[in-house]
Amino acid sequence: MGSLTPPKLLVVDFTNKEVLKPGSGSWASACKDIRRALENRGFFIPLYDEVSPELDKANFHAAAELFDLPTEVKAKNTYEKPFHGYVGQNPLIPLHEALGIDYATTHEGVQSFANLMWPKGNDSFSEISFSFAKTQAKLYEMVTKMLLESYGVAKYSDSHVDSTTYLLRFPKYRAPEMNENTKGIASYTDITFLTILYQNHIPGLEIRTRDGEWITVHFPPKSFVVLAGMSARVLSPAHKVTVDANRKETRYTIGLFSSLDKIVEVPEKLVDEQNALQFKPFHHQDLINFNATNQGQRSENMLKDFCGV
Ligand SMILES: O=C(O)CCC(=O)C(=O)O
Ligand SMILES: [Fe+2]
Repeated sequence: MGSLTPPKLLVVDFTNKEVLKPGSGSWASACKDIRRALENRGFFIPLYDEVSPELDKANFHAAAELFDLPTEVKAKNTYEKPFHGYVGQNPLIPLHEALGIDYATTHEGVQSFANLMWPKGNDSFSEISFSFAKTQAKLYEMVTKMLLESYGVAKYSDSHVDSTTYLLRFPKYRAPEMNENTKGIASYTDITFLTILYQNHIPGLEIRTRDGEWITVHFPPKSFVVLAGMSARVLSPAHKVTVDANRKETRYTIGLFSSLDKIVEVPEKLVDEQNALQFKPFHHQDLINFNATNQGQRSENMLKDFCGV
């Protein structure tokens, strides 16, 4: 198994204010870099300094507090949408649990989650989660705009962002006991448009490259990973989590998963002789439901199986 460390990974420096100025040379070259990385590797590492050491600490403290709740309380975290709520207690992957807050960039979304988990709500948890979801969403919106710009379809950015809703998900992987299997989660692809992940200091994320090699992504603690979902022509990479048998601490990840609350269709401009139309228009929610069916779970190419032309 290979392993890539930051200098070889594609890093896009959002701390450089020039990169954030649409129309500047740095912006244009960052747009191209993002597109190339997402098409070829399916992910990149944004340098994004919006998370203070206090917020970083508070985030993982909040995550730990959440998972310390009794299982029957965590099990109340359910949504009609599949895989949005609590998962855990699965004997095939006993290290793993996850909870999710849908509509996490709204006060109502976060409050109703906190009220479900704690009898009197939990103001500090709500504040931290809301603020972190907003931080991740800001990054998501920037990257989406840049990606659409690089495909020459920037005019769809605003409507795309306006119809995006966000699930803030907290995956957790406890340290394995002696001789216990180190599998965190099995390989799969995300059915978001893009996913933004933030991890604590315990690594474990592995991503499959185009040529089938699995690489462990050692992204620096306190940095993000942007992972391609089902967006335009990019590679939506299979990924999984394997924890290191020798590490004795828990891995926490905080992920922002986007859904589009509308019919998704490929802009005409992206269809030409070299790039034939591959997907019929679909509603994102129907794709999320399909993913949870047996056929969806077995699928090697979800979008093709669901709405391929
Ligand atoms: O924990 C991780 O690094 C990966 C989590 C993930 O990919 C997911 O929950 O979809
Ligand atoms: Fe994922």
